[in-house]
Amino acid sequence: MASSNASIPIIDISPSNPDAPQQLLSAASKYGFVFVENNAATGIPPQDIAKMFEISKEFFAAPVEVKQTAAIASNEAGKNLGWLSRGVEKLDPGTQKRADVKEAFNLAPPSSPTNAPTQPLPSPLAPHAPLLTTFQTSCQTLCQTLLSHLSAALATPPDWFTSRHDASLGPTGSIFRMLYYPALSPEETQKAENEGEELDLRAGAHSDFGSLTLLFRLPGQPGLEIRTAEGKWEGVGFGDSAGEEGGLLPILVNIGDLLEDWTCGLLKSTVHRVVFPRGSAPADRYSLAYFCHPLDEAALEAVPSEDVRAHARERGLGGGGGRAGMTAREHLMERLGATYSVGK
Ligand SMILES: O=C(O)CCC(=O)C(=O)O
Ligand SMILES: [Fe+2]
Repeated sequence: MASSNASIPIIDISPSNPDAPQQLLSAASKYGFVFVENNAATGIPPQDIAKMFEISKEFFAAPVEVKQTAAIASNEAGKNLGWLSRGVEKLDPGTQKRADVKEAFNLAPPSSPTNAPTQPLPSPLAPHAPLLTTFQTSCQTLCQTLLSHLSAALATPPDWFTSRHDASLGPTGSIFRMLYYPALSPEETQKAENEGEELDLRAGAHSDFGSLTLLFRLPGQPGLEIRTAEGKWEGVGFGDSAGEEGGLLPILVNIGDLLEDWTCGLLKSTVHRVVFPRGSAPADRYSLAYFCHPLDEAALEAVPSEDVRAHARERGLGGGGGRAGMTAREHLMERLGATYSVGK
């Protein structure tokens, strides 16, 4: 098993690696982040990932008026779906003075693996509806595979996690996001400096709200950092060296707050952020994120696992998880409310 610069392990989830569940659990408990080797077992063809990045670039390059037709604040798109212009989101509302320097497009899960997206798409995305559906469906399937592995490693009933993430049973908070972090122009940088602002953050420090996140990045577009157990910021590695070209990066998977809660902190929802790379020429950055959430009505309760119980005992917890008594949807609404400056 190899590892990245920040020591995040890379795991092969293909059937030829029977240790995958244990390796996944160990990385999720230690780092909260793990790379998954991008082979056929992920079910996400490399050409689909490449095409998704092309589509994303094309969309974000479109004129504002076009993107505005699907803006998050517009009534047609609904509150958390559609285009988010720069300046709307602050992932670290407690400490960030300036909003994240990014744009995003939020896409709701399709109602079935063969159906078109359930929200209106702006003109650059509309022709790609079939791929958008396929891509989201394969992301959800990969998340279910990873959740089965975690169940196996934690010795819970085998479908404990997957049944709570089965989108055919009801609405979930899952969301797919295309992210664009524009390079700042020299004028913008100068203006910020004149005003005494620190220009280091593209996305504020945060942990993810859901169960699991799949993150697709492009080589040579560094900036994603995790806060280590020692409180240091470290690059995730793989694709972090500017100038690195070609090749397919492993898929980065991270644990979100709900899995941390469900496991009484055994799995870690690690704080991370995106910074402007230091010492390199200004450049745009793109990423694709699939945030896997449970069914809205799933209760936040402790996972029935001896490992989780032992961990809770060690930490003097009652075994209910920090948000016991809440549903997944109540938790999500609380977090979204703190993050967005729209719709309030
Ligand atoms: O763009 C990235 O690399 C990370 C984005 C992220 O952490 C998020 O949107 O939650
Ligand atoms: Fe994140």
